[in-house]
Amino acid sequence: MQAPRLEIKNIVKSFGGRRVVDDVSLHVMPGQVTCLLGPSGCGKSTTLRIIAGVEMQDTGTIHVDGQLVCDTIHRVPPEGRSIGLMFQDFALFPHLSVGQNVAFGLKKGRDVGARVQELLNKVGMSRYIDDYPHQLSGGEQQRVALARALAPRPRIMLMDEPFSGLDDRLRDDIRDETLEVLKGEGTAVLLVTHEPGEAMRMADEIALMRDGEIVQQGAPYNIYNTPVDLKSASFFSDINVIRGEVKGALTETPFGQFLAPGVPDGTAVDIVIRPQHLKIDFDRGGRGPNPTSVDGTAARCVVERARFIGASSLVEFRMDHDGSVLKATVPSVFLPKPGTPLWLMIRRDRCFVFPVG
Ligand SMILES: Nc1ncnc2c1ncn2[C@@H]1O[C@H](COP(=O)(O)OP(=O)(O)OP(=O)(O)O)[C@@H](O)[C@H]1O
Repeated sequence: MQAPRLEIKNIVKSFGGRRVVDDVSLHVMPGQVTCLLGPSGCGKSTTLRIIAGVEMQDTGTIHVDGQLVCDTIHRVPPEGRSIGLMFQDFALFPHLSVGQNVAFGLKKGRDVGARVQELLNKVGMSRYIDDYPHQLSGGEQQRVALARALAPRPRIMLMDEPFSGLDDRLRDDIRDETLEVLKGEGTAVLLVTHEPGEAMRMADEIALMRDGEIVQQGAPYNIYNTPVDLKSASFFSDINVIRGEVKGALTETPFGQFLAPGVPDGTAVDIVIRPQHLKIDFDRGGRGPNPTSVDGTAARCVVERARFIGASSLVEFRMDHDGSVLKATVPSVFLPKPGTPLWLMIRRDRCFVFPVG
């Protein structure tokens, strides 16, 4: 079996007695993009700096293509690790032209010109080869920075929020282009971001980080659809939470019964559902739809507020049974008036049940 391009095992790093990176392990295969995703301050950048070799871990190992690069005794210096870096503020050299910037990390030789041309072609910047960074837009500078980072053919590319300086539309384009170039080069990419949307767009695999630990790791689809806990679910979208208590492995709620296998009697649980997965039905003279095994029992509510937000509308409902407010996103053609009575159902295949605490 092929060795991972990058493998870190049990990395620990403390600052002032606080574990900022707490037993982090992950691997990235060649041509794969892994996103280290988590809120600000959770330890993502420190992990990246340790891999790059500019910070030293307290314990743990780093291997590249099966070879030990760093443990607590051996330490290959940053420049010997075949790692490319791209950071948001990793500026181009202002006094060098585009071509000279891309050539900067290459050993002098006959093929330098060809490699610079090849990369500038790939990022669509070859006609700017003699321009200087100040003559380029932010997006163009980012493309050149990518070409420069890739020029020495690094085996691994570490990227720390590389697109956050760009405006929204441009960012989407540059992300997609960058991904194509990186895949084409077969580089293993570890990308740090605090934006779930960016991670889901870019990653083959997401490592979700919180308080220094990786709490869940997997393909974007799996992380989004099978979160390990309430915090992981809420990191990706707004959520609705319905509190219940377990009795006989079931939780009784106004939306019907929910399975809570293996959860002891008396345990409080949160039933979690994303706003796009609530099912809405019309009021039929004070009655709602009949219960089904997939949708459970409908609970009555009235529309509190409905807002048009483009491709969808965001509707807030006040529940009759306890006055709580639940949120649903619906196709934007559906914009009910405040005060309209409706019925809500919770799809069993779309909700998560987590013990509280
Ligand atoms: N050299 C240092 N000395 C002391 N504390 C540090 C040092 N570097 C990082 N920290 C602390 O470690 C924690 C994690 O920082 P880190 O930059 O790794 O987080 P992050 O997840 O990348 O956050 P952000 O996205 O905001 O950069 C923070 O609380 C930070 O203040």
